[in-house]
Amino acid sequence: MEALELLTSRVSIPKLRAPAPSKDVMAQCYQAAMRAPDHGRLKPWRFIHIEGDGLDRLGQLYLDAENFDSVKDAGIEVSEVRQQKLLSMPKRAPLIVIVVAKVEQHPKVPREEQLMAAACAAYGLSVAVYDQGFGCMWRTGELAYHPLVKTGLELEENEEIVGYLYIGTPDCRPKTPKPEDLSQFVKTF
Ligand SMILES: Cc1cc2nc3c(=O)[nH]c(=O)nc-3n(C[C@H](O)[C@H](O)[C@H](O)COP(=O)(O)O)c2cc1C
Repeated sequence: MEALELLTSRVSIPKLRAPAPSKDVMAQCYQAAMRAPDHGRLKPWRFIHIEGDGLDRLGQLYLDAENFDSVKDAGIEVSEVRQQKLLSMPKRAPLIVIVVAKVEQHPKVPREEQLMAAACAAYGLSVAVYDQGFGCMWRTGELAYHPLVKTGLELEENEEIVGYLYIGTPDCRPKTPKPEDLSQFVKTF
């Protein structure tokens, strides 16, 4: 696909199924993500690639995190229905890539810029996946910021989850984005 067409037609795909992109395709997509703009060449990001059993373990982490909060706040574990929902949440796609920002102290590159660079890497990965004929949906939610989830994923103190990229084969018809009214977004100074 031409680059401009790719960028203007990209949409999130909320319903995804197997197969996930192959290892080779993902290697190319990760390479594309690594070309994110990056002040200071810090490459302040990394990727956690999760398929198969890893998705089950991620669901268990979600459940442990919510149970911890529920017991602390209300003295009871979450309902059976909620348990099943949490366990199955990562199964919404055959592959999840967690994009992690690694923020370091730097005299010229503040935390915000490092987070922005990591978000650019996440976007780059999502666009590359789309280019290869697969779908992607960037999600966060409370479970992206929960300390137990971060510990369970072995994140360091200086690391943060920028997004869960759900990736797979589209299982719904993609939206067709309409051109935007640029006068609302672009002003000449
Ligand atoms: C940082 C970030 C976090 C997001 N978190 C969620 C989320 O938790 N749940 C969700 O439904 N969409 C989330 N989104 C939005 C979707 O990824 C998507 O962009 C949105 O549904 C609009 O669809 P589109 O990308 O096709 O325009 C998030 C987007 C970003 C950039």
